[in-house]
Amino acid sequence: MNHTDASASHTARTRLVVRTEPVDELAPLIPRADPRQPLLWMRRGEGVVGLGEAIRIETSGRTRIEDAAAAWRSLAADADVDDRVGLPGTGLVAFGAFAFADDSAATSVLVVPELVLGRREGRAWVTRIALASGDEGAAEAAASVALEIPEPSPKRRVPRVTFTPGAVPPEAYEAAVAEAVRRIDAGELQKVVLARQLVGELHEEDGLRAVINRLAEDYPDTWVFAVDGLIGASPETLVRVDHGTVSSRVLAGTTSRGAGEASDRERAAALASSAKDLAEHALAVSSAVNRLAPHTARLDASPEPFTLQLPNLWHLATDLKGTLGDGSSSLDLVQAVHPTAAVAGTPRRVALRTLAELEGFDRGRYAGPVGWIDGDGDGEWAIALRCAQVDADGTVAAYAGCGIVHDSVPADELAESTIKFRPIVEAFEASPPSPRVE
Ligand SMILES: C=C(O[C@@H]1C=C(C(=O)O)C=C[C@H]1O)C(=O)O
Repeated sequence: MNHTDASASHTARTRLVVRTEPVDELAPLIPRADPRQPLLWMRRGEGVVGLGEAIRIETSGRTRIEDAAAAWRSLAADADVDDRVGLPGTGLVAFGAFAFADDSAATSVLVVPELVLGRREGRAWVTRIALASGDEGAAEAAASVALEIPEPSPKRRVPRVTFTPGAVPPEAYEAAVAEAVRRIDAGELQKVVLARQLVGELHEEDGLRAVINRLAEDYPDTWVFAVDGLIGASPETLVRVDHGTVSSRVLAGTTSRGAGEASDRERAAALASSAKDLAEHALAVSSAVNRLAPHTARLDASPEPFTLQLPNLWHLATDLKGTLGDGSSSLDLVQAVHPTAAVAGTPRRVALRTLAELEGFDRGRYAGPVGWIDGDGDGEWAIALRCAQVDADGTVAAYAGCGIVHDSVPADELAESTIKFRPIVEAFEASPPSPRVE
């Protein structure tokens, strides 16, 4: 594995050789992922899986995103790319996951795999990426990628993880929400997002693929991701850039699904007319719009928030769509928008201080940007929600949070966070009597 700090300059000799070719078919993608260190980005059966590691860029601290963006720009500028497919995700790509907070102990990473398997718009491809050393020729370097396209692996059971409250037990979470409401009522801030953590132990280190498969089966309309131990299924698109178009999906405002069809529809209608949720949502939309506006030539928001249905809940959603105005890469835009009011609060600085004081743990990469970037800077980034970080020692930490505004009720927010934990908690649970298999 090759490893670089963004601060350590790439020598002129760090040159990636990238070859993308079409192949007949790669479905299903997930069973071809690395079971121990899966690298994956998928939605509705399409996306990219990475195998091996050609190079990784690690950053930390306040400038973690801009340092990664700069390192990526120079690495991409020097790359020798032959892309015979030309779709989003072909050619040079890196998978990335960034810490939420400036002072997090978690590192932020961009990982360039040696082999990328992709599917999009009914087409499939393979990309081989090699780090050319010294004056080695491109052909020699490309030929040095020894990884073969893996066959889909046999089915496995989902490894069972039992979660328990981590640093913040439910009562402490409710107390933190009550304190946040007090500070909001005192005029210190308008909104703060407070999260909880659940922890567990994973004993089968090669079982993550089955967990990811379960997330993708149960939540097909979300971004299912696995990057450096961070796995999850996020419904929230932080930013996408594709040939000069920019898009984003802002979510804020949540209610559970109803038991029957009529009650489900009623819940969605109540959410769409709830003053509390609409106010919370408006703060998230205006923060995203204000942060993207300087980088876009045009930016339109869907006129009214719409209700987005997921298997476990309803969200209020607004889609933003526009055109890039200044040649920013997708990571430059991630830097501009992170952290949005959907996961931090308003005003941002006070909200960040408040959540750091009240939450009681380091968020790590939860609520941080997760996604991929290509050699032209295009890419797809989600907010890492409905997710867990699986560490090398088998520790699994899952996270879920809620936007707190002046009329938030602690018990309701606790219940909402429990619903938001469902995707990740259930993905680690075999469902008797016939355990889910990959
Ligand atoms: C913070 C989370 O979700 C965010 C908070 C929401 C809310 O408070 O209504 C809705 C969607 C997300 O933007 C989470 O899932 O952990």
